[in-house]
Parts: sequence; structure tokens; C-alpha cells
Amino acid sequence: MRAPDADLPIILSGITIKAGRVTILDRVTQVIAAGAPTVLIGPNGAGKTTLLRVIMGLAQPDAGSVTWGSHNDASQVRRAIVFQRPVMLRRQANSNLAYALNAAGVPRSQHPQRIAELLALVGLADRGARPARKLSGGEQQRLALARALARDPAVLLLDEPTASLDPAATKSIEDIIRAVARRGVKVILSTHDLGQARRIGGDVMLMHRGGIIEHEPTDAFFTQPKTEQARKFIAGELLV
Ligand SMILES: Nc1ncnc2c1ncn2[C@@H]1O[C@H](COP(=O)(O)OP(=O)(O)OP(=O)(O)O)[C@@H](O)[C@H]1O
Repeated sequence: MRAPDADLPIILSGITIKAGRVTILDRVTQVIAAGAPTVLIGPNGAGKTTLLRVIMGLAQPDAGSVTWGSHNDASQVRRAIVFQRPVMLRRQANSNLAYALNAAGVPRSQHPQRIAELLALVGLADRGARPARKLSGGEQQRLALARALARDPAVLLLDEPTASLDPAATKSIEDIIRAVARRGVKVILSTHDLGQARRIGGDVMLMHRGGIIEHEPTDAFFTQPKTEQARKFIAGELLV
């Protein structure tokens, strides 16, 4: 993993996505800087997953653009995404990582060492030989993180990484996110867990109906929300 100096900031300029007559992302213009994780929050259907897909290059905006640090070509940026329900190959945990290392062009001779490092990083050092699909939900989510990290990403996108996990499993994922962020990887994650946003966010973006309502450092967002919508959302009131 490396410090993503050349890859950041990510500049979103007027990103708009429509599906028929419905606007899913509405002129999103934001700067996502290096540093602690950026946390995307907002009600169901606000557009969080779609925005992560745009940043990953999996969805093309109908209007607007994404630029990355000093790159002219976004394909030069090493990005990885972990979806809410990751799908593992029907093989050992080790083999799932070997597959990802192979896809990332890592020579086979380096696989054993890299697999051991990745498993240790996510606390699965003793699970390598287990069938991936037999691991618990929390373990599978950690393996999915390891698989994403096999690409040595500068930017790691996580879509509700702890959505169906209990507090202990959530804590272990958050510990991994912190460790990865400390190594210089820019993490951008979506969550419905406001406590998680407070615990790991360097800055918070509140989305609603395809737009960004507020984007502030975490402390300022929670203590001095600027908009009525943010105040309501923090207070647990319904944003409809
Ligand atoms: N391919 C598509 N075609 C039509 N509508 C779509 C498409 N993808 C997403 N949408 C709609 O766009 C809106 C935003 O969806 P998105 O999944 O990005 O929201 P979200 O904030 O991640 O929601 P959640 O918190 O429920 O996961 C939703 O109303 C969704 O139904």
C-alpha cells in the first residue's frame, strides 16, 4: 500500500446520473481529499452506492466528470470496492486471495507471503485453508477487505461494510479500516451507522435525493450542523 499523493484529491464536478426520468445523482460537486476516511451517510435511496460506483468507474455519469490528483487517465488510479454482500469463490480463503493477486498482476512467487500478510492484516491468519463460503458473515467481510487490499489500492471504497454485522464483528472491521487508513490508503465508505461515522470519519458527506447536503469535518458535522436536514438526520428524525 502506498500514500496516494498523485491520486488525490478526487474532484467530482457536476456528476449527474439519470435512469429514465429519475435523477439518481444531481450535479454532485465535491472535493474528496487525502486523510482520514470520508463517510457517506444519508437515507435509503439517497444515491450513496451510485456515487461509490461512479468513483470506482463502474457507472458512467450522464454529465459531469471525476478527476484524480495529477492523473489524466483515471484507469491509472488503483481503486478497489467492497460491496455490501461480497461474493466469495467456492474455494479456500487462500485461493480467493490468490485469485485477486493474480488479477492484480502479482507474480506467483510472491503469493504465499502476500496472502499471509493480508490474512494477518484482517485477523484471519488461521483461516486460510477454510472454504471461504463457510466463514462467518464477519469473517467473509474481512476476507472481502483482504481481497480488495490485494490490489494494493490507493483508494478503497466500502459500501456499508458492516451492514449486517454484530458489534464485535463491526469493531474488527472498523479496526481494519483504521489500520488501512493509517497506511495512507484513502477510504471512502457509506454507512447507516452514525456512530460509525463519528468513530472513523475524518469528514462526513450527507446525501439526500441524489445531492450532497453537507460535507464537513466529522466533529463540525455532528456538533454544528449547518442545515435543517443535517440536524434532523443526526437527531434520528426521518428525512423524506
Ligand atoms: N440502474 C438503476 N436504474 C434505476 N434506478 C436506479 C438504478 N440504480 C439505482 N437506482 C435508484 O437510484 C436511487 C439511489 O440508489 P442507491 O443504491 O445509490 O442509494 P443508496 O443511498 O445507496 O441507498 P441504500 O442506503 O438503500 O443502499 C434509488 O432510488 C435506486 O432505486
